[in-house]
Amino acid sequence: MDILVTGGSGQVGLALQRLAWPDGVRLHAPGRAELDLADPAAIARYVADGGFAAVINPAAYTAVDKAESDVVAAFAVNAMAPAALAEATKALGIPLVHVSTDYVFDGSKTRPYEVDDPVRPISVYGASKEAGEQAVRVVNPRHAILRTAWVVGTDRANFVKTMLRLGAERPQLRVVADQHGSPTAAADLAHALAEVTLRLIADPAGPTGTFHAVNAGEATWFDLACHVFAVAARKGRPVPEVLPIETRDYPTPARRPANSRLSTRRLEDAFGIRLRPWQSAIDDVVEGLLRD
Ligand SMILES: NC(=O)C1=CN([C@@H]2O[C@H](COP(=O)(O)OP(=O)(O)OC[C@H]3O[C@@H](n4cnc5c(N)ncnc54)[C@H](OP(=O)(O)O)[C@@H]3O)[C@@H](O)[C@H]2O)C=CC1
Ligand SMILES: Cc1cn([C@H]2C[C@H](O)[C@@H](COP(=O)(O)OP(=O)(O)O[C@H]3O[C@@H](C)C(=O)[C@@H](O)[C@H]3O)O2)c(=O)[nH]c1=O
Ligand SMILES: [Mg+2]
Repeated sequence: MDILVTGGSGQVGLALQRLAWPDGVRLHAPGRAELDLADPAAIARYVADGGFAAVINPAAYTAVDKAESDVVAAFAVNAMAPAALAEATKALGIPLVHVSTDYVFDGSKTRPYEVDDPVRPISVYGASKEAGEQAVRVVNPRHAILRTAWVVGTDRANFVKTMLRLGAERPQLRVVADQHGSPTAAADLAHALAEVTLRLIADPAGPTGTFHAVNAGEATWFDLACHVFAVAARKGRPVPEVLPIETRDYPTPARRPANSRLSTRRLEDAFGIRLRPWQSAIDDVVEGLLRD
């Protein structure tokens, strides 16, 4: 059984390829040179000719600040590519498992967001991801959209790697303490994506729709940074002083939601999947990074 994974060089794409899949499952993870996701006709051909049982789409334009001034490119990968994948998978009657983001929400809610809460993106990245969700939802009924958040792992650029790098260079870091979210390890998300994909393939009458998939618990970026350095300190690494600051004291091109905590209730109810607390997941990520 062949499964197409887009974005195979990304955090989540790599984590998917490291999983132990059941015997008989073959992942295909074409790189940008083989499949350019900014080219919808290429996507249509690749899926039509591939003989896939399902498609998993973790590829995205993820540079949140850069997207503010690179709107067309962000929408090409985050909105048009999912639209093309939805059309191509629908034509074959196969499931599309798509990955989206907490940044579709505006952050004004004071409790964790449920799947059906209204979306209102406040950044270009968030808007482009929302458009991608809509295309998937309306085109291929055999879909699962997993919204995740604050994804970190041992690959690529991410907040944890940035903290460890800056922490080794500077005596003091200033980190925002008024944005609340759901830190998530790429490896844990990959497990959830794999389970959902196999279920959709095996059970055409099974659950479909939109779900939140994040590690349990909640944190601010400041909390996350403190946790990272607590692990680093246990491993005997030098750690900086970490100061909590407000968003207004860390200006960025893109606005970010003040609250984007995601409730995972629906994923648990539909698939029986619950990701472990983020602290344990981050311990594994930091220990992995400090081993390298
Ligand atoms: N990172 C995060 O904090 C969060 C991510 N998400 C979502 O999770 C998913 C996975 O994110 P993550 O793994 O971190 O992303 P990464 O930035 O690590 O990886 C993105 C992947 O998409 C590929 N890609 C981008 N543009 C193209 C293109 N034009 N053609 C082909 N491939 C392309 C990249 O390829 P290349 O190596 O060539 O650049 C890379 O493999 C995304 O849908 C993202 O929106 C949701 C919430 C949080
Ligand atoms: C480096 C740094 C960042 N920050 C702040 C800026 C920002 O508010 C927050 C996180 O910064 P980052 O740029 O790492 O994270 P950001 O790019 O906002 O991460 C987002 O990526 C996309 C793809 C998603 O879908 C989201 O779920 C989310 O993970 O930390 C500090 O306060 N101090 C610092 O030294
Ligand atoms: Mg970023």
